[in-house]
Amino acid sequence: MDATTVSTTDDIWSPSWDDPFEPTTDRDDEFAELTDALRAVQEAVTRSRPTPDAAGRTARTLRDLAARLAAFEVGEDEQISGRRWDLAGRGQTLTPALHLDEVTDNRARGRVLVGRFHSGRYAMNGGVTPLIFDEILARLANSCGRPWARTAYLHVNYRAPAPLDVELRVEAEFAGQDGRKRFMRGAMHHGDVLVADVEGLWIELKPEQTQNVSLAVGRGAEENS
Ligand SMILES: CCCCCCCCCCCCCCCC(=O)SCCNC(=O)CCNC(=O)[C@H](O)C(C)(C)COP(=O)(O)OP(=O)(O)OC[C@H]1O[C@@H](n2cnc3c(N)ncnc32)[C@H](O)[C@@H]1OP(=O)(O)O
Repeated sequence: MDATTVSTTDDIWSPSWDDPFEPTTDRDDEFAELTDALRAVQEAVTRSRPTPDAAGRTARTLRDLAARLAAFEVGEDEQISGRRWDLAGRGQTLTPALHLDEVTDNRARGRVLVGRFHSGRYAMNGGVTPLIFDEILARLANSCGRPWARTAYLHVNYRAPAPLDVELRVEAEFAGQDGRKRFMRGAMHHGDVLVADVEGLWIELKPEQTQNVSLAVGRGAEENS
């Protein structure tokens, strides 16, 4: 397939910023497959010890794939990656794929499994824990038509090493609001073991803070005025 055979990506997947929070589903379309394949490559590269020849051939193949996708490049507001709210992982591969099982106005519950790509050493990398918390807390903070808000801080407590290749439970809670400040809480468990917990602050954006953020147009700025 080349660039001329596809009209626009929006015709196919219609990503929008309407509501960044809905339970994820096990969708199985081509973009979901593409993201899953990329995750598989990240994991395989991390786990491997290829010969120089195999590494070189693989690198050429990956560069060739990047060049082919460059034919479909669009601006950030048009891209699909990161905006597929229906998919675990939103169609991006920076943050581990978070499956959201239950979502209410002020609570969310999900599951995540982390492989060696996100490993520190035989346990989840300490920088990945905030990524997962930011993912679930930010989506809850910005759901249900609430005006857009950005993370001001995330205070993470690491209570126990987070094991790899097993399912971890993640919970988020909307703890309260004070003016533009939204207070969020979260926790991560492996079985009965508390792996980490977090307190986060989100600040509702003022209209002038949304000027270069086209996703906020029509929601935060208007409701906030
Ligand atoms: C565009 C929207 C994106 C939405 C996304 C979609 C959702 C789907 C998510 C998918 C998952 C990935 C989501 C990634 C989401 C990010 O990662 S956002 C990126 C990371 N965050 C940032 O880049 C924010 C950078 N910081 C800023 O832009 C500004 O500092 C802020 C946060 C907007 C606040 O600035 P400000 O509006 O000038 O705040 P200001 O008026 O000084 O303070 C307001 C109040 O907050 C308090 N405050 C402010 N900062 C702090 C702080 N750090 N500590 C304590 N108190 C503070 C002030 O003391 C003040 O309190 P009061 O006096 O009212 O009691």
